[in-house]
Amino acid sequence: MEQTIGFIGSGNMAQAMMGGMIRSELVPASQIIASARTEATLSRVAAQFGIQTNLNNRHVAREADILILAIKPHDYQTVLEEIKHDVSQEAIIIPIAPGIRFVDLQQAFEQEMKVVLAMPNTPSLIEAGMSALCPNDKISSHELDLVMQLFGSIGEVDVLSEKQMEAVPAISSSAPAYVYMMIEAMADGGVAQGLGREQAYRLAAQTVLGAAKMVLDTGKHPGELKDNVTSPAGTTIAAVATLEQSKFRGTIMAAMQSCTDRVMEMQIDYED
Ligand SMILES: NC(=O)C1=CN([C@@H]2O[C@H](COP(=O)(O)OP(=O)(O)OC[C@H]3O[C@@H](n4cnc5c(N)ncnc54)[C@H](O)[C@@H]3O)[C@@H](O)[C@H]2O)C=CC1
Ligand SMILES: O=C(O)[C@@H]1CCC=N1
Repeated sequence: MEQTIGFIGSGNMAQAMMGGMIRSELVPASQIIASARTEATLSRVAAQFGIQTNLNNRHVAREADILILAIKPHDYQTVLEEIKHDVSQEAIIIPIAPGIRFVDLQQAFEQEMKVVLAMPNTPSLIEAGMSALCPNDKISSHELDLVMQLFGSIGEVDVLSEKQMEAVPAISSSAPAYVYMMIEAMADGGVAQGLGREQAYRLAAQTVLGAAKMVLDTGKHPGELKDNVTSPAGTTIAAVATLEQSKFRGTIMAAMQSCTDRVMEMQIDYED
C-alpha cells in the first residue's frame, strides 16, 4: 500500500493496529507516522515499530492520506479543533472511538469530509482482529476497498450501518476483556483443582481458541457444538447446569447491554 497512514494517539489500540499492519507487510513502517501526548511514548513506539513519530498532531494530520484518530473519546473535540485546517479534502479520516458519529466530524470540520467510522479490537496486533467499518457518502467504493484492505491486514472486517456500529463495542471491541476474564477464571478453577498456573492458562486459552475456530470453521450452531460435548449424566452437563443456575448467558447479555448503554451515553447531543 502506498498511502501514508497517520495515527493521532499512540496507545494500546494504535500500537495493536500499527504492529499488525507492519507484521502483515501491507504497510512498511516508514509509511506510518504517529503522534502522542508525550515524547516518552513516541520514543517507545519509534523504537518498537520503526515508524516516524512527531509530537505535533497538525504535522501528522497534514502528512496522512489515511488518518486514524486513536485518542480517547473525551479528547476528540480538542484534537479535531486542533487539526481541522490541516486535513486534506482527499484524506480519509478514521475515528475509532465508541460514541463518535459522522455528525461529530461534520460539526468539527464544518463540512463533510471523507470519513470511515471504525471499531477494531486489540487482537489486531496478532492479525486476529475483528473490525467493523461504516463509510460516509463521500467515500468511493475504491476508497472503501482501500480501508477494508488496511483493516483486513490485521484481521476480519465487516461493513455495517452507522446504527449497527453502536452494538460493536459490546460484541467485539470491548469483548476481548470479558473473554480474558473467562480465561482467567478458568485458569483459577484449574489451579484450585491442582494444575500449575502456566499450564492452566495454556489449557484454558487454547480451549477458547479451539471453540471459537469450531464455530467459525464448521458453521455449526454453537448449541449443537455444546450438545456434542455433553454426554448423558456426564461431566459437561454438570458444569452446564451450574452455569445456567448462575445465569451465565443472561449475565453476558446484560454486560453487553451495559456496554452499549455506555456508547449511547457517550454520544454528543447537539440539541443541548
Ligand atoms: N483499547 C481497545 O481495545 C480499543 C480502543 N478503542 C478506542 O481507541 C481509542 C484509543 O484507545 P486506547 O488506545 O485504548 O487508549 P490509550 O490511552 O492507550 O491511548 C491513547 C493515546 O492518545 C494519546 N493522546 C491523548 N491526548 C492526546 C492529544 N491531545 N494529542 C495526541 N495524542 C493524545 C495518548 O498519549 C495515548 O498515546 C479510544 O477512543 C478507544 O475507545 C477502540 C476499540 C478497541
Ligand atoms: O473501553 C473502551 O472505551 C474502548 C472501546 C472499545 C474497547 N475499549
